[in-house]
Amino acid sequence: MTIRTETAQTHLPQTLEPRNAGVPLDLDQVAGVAVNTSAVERRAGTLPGRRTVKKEFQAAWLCRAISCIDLTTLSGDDTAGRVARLCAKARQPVRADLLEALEMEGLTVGAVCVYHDMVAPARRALEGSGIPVAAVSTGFPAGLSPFHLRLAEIEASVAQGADEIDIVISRRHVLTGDWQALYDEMRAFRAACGAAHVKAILATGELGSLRNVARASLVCMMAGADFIKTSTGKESVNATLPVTLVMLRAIRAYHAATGYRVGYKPAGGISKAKDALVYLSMIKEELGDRWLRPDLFRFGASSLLADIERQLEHHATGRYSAGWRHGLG
Ligand SMILES: O=C[C@H](O)COP(=O)(O)O
Repeated sequence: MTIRTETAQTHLPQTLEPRNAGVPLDLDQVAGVAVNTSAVERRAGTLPGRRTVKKEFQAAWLCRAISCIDLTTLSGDDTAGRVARLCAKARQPVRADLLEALEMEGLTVGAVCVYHDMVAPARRALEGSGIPVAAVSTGFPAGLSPFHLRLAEIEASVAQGADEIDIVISRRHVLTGDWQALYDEMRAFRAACGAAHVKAILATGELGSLRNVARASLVCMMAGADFIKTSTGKESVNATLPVTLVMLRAIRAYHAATGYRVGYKPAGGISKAKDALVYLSMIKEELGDRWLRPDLFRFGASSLLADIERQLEHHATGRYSAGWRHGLG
């Protein structure tokens, strides 16, 4: 089966955009951020029913989604063995015969995402693959450990070979409107990361309002975050479409103002191929094709890959489920 689309090329270079150097904090600009919540929710509500992804291109889009997954395990019972198996899956995310049928050889995920203690086993298991290791550091998921320990954890993860660090912000800085404190914290994390790229996890489900999400996004980008990420996956509300719209528009505005492209990572609870396609459509519509690559877009997900693999099997064998015909075809 041949995938007829220019988006079929999915084995993309894993190098990230040049780092976001950040800009001075402008408190007036932060205070001026406004979000029309009902308009955002209305627009988000229309997204799942849109037809941006045509049926004949779905397999290529699903492979693109795979290339953008931060394949994640963040469990208390993680072991080196589990991480090694995850890394084997990262190297070859889809069965070889299926990839051959879809003409998608060479496909890998975007990165593997683990706790600090699992960085070294992940590094070993991914040797020679070019797949980056991302570490959740800074007292993930609450980010409430002593500040010097959070910085030390970043430095330790980088020393163990992490290419990317997913930091968690202090939600209290947002909830109390202390933008200077959030900026200073993010700048310190940025500096501790050294050459590693840094993703700022906002934990949007705990920020109280979409306006706070927009302001926190802006402040973290000003302080030099390379990516902004919705959630740890451990909050009671994780990635949502309204939050995504707000964060994508903040990225667009920051790019227009500074020329820096900041990446986006929705994370937590994204486990269906259909949902992944909605996110990709949104990125395409709000930011354009340049953001549809792993250097500027990632899914933080532990179980999405399994569903995408199932759907690719349907494509390869020509069997489509009713769910796929309905609404997406
Ligand atoms: O950053 C990634 C998330 O923790 C993964 O969440 P998930 O297990 O709901 O896919």
